[in-house]
Formats: sequence, structure tokens, C-alpha cells
Amino acid sequence: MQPINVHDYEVLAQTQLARPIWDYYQGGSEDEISLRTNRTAFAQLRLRPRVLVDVSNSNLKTSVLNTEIDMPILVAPTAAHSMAHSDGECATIRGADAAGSGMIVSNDASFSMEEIARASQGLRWYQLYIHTLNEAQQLIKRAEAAGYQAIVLTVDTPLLSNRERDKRNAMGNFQKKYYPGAFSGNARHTINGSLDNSERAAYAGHTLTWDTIAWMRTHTSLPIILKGILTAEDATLAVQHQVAGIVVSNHGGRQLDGTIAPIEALPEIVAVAAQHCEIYLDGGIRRGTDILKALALGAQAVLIGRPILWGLTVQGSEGVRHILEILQKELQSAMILAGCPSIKQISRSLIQWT
Ligand SMILES: Cc1cc2nc3c(=O)[nH]c(=O)nc-3n(C[C@H](O)[C@H](O)[C@H](O)COP(=O)(O)O)c2cc1C
Ligand SMILES: O=C(O)C(=O)c1ccccc1
Repeated sequence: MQPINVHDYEVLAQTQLARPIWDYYQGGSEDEISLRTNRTAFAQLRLRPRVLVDVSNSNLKTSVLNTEIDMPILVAPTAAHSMAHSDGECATIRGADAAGSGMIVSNDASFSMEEIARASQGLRWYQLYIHTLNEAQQLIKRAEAAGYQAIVLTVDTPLLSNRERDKRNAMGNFQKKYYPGAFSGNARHTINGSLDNSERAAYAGHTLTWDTIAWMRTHTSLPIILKGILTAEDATLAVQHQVAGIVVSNHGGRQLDGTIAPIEALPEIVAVAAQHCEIYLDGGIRRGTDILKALALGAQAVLIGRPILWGLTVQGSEGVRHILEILQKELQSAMILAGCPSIKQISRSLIQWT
């Protein structure tokens, strides 16, 4: 089968991945209600297209934090790409570059952030999990030195949620046996070999507070983006802590189950924060029309998680590029059909809630 859309890649990827890996990629937490809601919420939004607009000069270029990109689409941070393809994140970032997009590199990548940086000329942001302040400080320094342009702190993971597919598959044992080191590219390439494993194990995510954002600011001049916000209350606090961006996200339905979908949370967050920082969204985006809906409700760009892993599995960097180009083309066609030649013409009036 020649894949022509994101769903085709999903079908192909499943035939190529061992069951524990497939389940780790696809799965959500507990009853996977958030996972499903992320998709159904998009289907419940209806578009109000305009006609007889000159759409002959169609253009998807935009910028995020003053960096130009060819499409309002970025690669979401997802862990352990060597389980999908032997070149791992180095292939992923090459695909993102080739498409004129950019990548948020996971804290738990299979390759070190320096190796991944060397594979790319384009936009790269570093996604941080804070285990200890000492480790975080070193990772931030390394990210600065390797030319990452922003730090994306994930804030929806004070603990890793209950993932029952992974439990049943004994995913941890499977991964250690067949893909040792898939989650620890950074630890294998520390500056002084100074990441201490017992220290990492003392996972301190549950001690993070808003004070941690102030602490981060004293250790970096890079823009700070918070990933995993779903309420206007927290968006207001984020703005008070002078973040450069917010990713409206429920971690692809992989953390707290039963949350509102990010696309449902977006309007209240845009209402309080859009004047002060950039707002991105992820979760369940599989079509150009999904992206159009997110942009209409005020997102500056969207992040794509699982479909990138499907593309990487099926065809390495070319697959990643193809996934991004499929979504780009679908978005372009949706914009033309809705009467929006360029990104800045996309407005809230395109949306009707049902
Ligand atoms: C296999 C997998 C691993 C992930 N790993 C991370 C991670 O290391 N850090 C992070 O902030 N988010 C992680 N996420 C969440 C994604 O960044 C993103 O929020 C989510 O995948 C978006 O939803 P989508 O997959 O429906 O596009 C992961 C998601 C998946 C599917
Ligand atoms: O799977 C995830 O969603 C995730 O964020 C993660 C990252 C590193 C290790 C384990 C899980």
C-alpha cells in the first residue's frame, strides 16, 4: 500500500512494530477516555467556510518565537525513537528539517541532544523533565550549548500515569531486553559523565511548583514554554511567570484520564493568555481540518505526536517528512476551501460549536 494519509501510516506501522512497542505508542492511561475524547472533540466542531475569496496566493508560512517555519506544525516530543527506527531522533529531525517544520526533542530521546542537534539546521527546542534541580541545570546548559532555541518544560507528569497496556505487556522488561538505552540517550553522553542514575531514580517531578519556573529563569535566558496546561487558571499563572509559550495538551491522553480535550480547553486559555505569550496545541491531530480548527480557535501552531512515530517506523526520515507534508497539503486545501489564503486570515468565525 502506498500511504496517502496519516491513517494509512498508522495501519502500516502496526504491521512493523512488536506488540509492546505498538501498545506503548498508541496507548493512553486507564480507560483511555482522554485519548478518545481528543479525536471526538475535533469532530464536534463544525467549520463555517466562506466563498468567493481570492485564494490564488495560498501561503502556510508562519513563525514561532520569531523563527520562521513553512507550516504551523511542529514535531511533539516523544520518547525513545530508536524503538521505531535505528536512526531514531536523528532521522526524525532530518525529516522535520526537510519539510520546513521543527522538532521538540524529548528529554528521554534515544540519542543525546548533541547528536540530534548535529543532524539538523532548523528549529529545535528541548523538552525537559525535572528529576533533580542539579540534573535539570546540566541539561539546560547542554541544550543552550547545542543550539536549542527554547526549553519546553512538561508540567503534566508529576508521576507517570497508570498505563495498563504497558503493565500487561511488561513493557519495561521488553524494552530493557530488546532496546536497552532507548530512553537514555542523554545519560549516555553527559559532559563529565556526571548524570547519576540513583539520583535520576529519585524522581522529583511531584515536588515541582510555580517556584520552579522562577528557578529555571535564573538558570537560562532561553524562552521557557510550559507543556501540559488545560485551564485558564494555570494559563494565567503561566503568564504571571513570564513564559514565552504554553502547549495546551493532555499528553495525548496518556496522563490524567477523563480530562477535557485540549481543543475544548483552547478558547478559555486563548482568552487569558494570547495577548502575552504564544499558544500551541497538541492531541489527536490527524487531518489538516483539525489543524485549521486549532488555528481558528487561536493556536499559533500545533504539535504532532503519534503520526510522526508511524512515519518514522514505516520510512525513517522520509516517512516523517511525508507525514508533515501530508498534513501541510491537507491544511492548505482546507484553508482554500474555507476561504483563507493565509494563516492570518484564519479567524474564530470559522468555527461553530455544536
Ligand atoms: C509514545 C509517546 C511518548 C511520549 N513521550 C513524551 C515525552 O517524552 N515528553 C513529553 O513531554 N511528551 C511526551 N509525549 C506526549 C506528546 O508530546 C504529545 O503531547 C502527544 O503525543 C500529542 O498527542 P498525539 O499523539 O495524539 O498527537 C509522548 C507521547 C507518545 C505517544
Ligand atoms: O510515555 C510518555 O508519555 C512519556 O512522556 C514518557 C517519557 C519518558 C519515559 C517514560 C514515559
